[in-house]
Amino acid sequence: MTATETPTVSVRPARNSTSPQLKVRDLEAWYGESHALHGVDLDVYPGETVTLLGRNGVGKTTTLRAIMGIIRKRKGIVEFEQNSIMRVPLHKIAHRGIGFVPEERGIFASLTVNENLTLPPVVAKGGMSIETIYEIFPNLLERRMSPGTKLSGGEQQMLAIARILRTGVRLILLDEPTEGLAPVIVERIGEVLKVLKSHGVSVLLVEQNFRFASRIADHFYVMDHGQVIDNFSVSELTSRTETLNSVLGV
Ligand SMILES: Nc1ncnc2c1ncn2[C@@H]1O[C@H](COP(=O)(O)OP(=O)(O)OP(=O)(O)O)[C@@H](O)[C@H]1O
Repeated sequence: MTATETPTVSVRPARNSTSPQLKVRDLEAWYGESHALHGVDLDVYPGETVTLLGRNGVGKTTTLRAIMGIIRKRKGIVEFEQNSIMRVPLHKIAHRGIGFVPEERGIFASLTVNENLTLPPVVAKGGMSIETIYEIFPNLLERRMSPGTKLSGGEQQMLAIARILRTGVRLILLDEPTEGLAPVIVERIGEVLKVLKSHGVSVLLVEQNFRFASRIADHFYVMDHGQVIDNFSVSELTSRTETLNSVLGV
């Protein structure tokens, strides 16, 4: 290395050096009598961005919903920071430090951006201030008095992520944040996820947009038929291209 070259510093969290922040083992879930998850195993390490990949209907959203306890008919192991959350009621999950941004985003149409932002209670220490959030999302600052109905899809997605950051969560489960968004907005969501990473927030992401996911994720899990069938780090991505092509059709 010459004097002008700077060494590359990896910000990727080391998987072996710490305990997983989220540990999921043999997670099964049902919609009524319909068995949707057949034993999902995955880990999210502190500060990681982890992406769940898979074709439509393989159980990615169901995995997030089962981790949160939105789906009550479930069994297996779900531990967050070494404590089981299987018996924690849904309304208490945020207090443990986990936030969920569903695909439908859940923005209150009649409330302004600022009201939407301040509505969820702060439930854990370390939440971002409104000022910091507006620094990260300057577009939301500009639109702070606009009602939810007037926001574009991209603005709604950013608001949905932003309001969770205020609550102090340390892990965000994010369901298809780029769906239906223009490429320039997708790019912006990617930047936001990098900012979250720099703040130490871990993300478990469900994403159909493989190119987007490949730029931001540290680790990948591939699902099929309600199970994880493969997992690999971003450094192994190139060598997995063939498998991914056949499983995902990317
Ligand atoms: N509310 C529901 N009631 C009954 N079955 C459901 C429900 N939601 C999903 N399913 C079924 O559970 C299975 C897994 O669906 P899930 O939405 O988790 O898949 P996914 O991988 O997230 O795909 P997609 O990208 O299409 O959402 C599918 O067979 C789906 O039809």
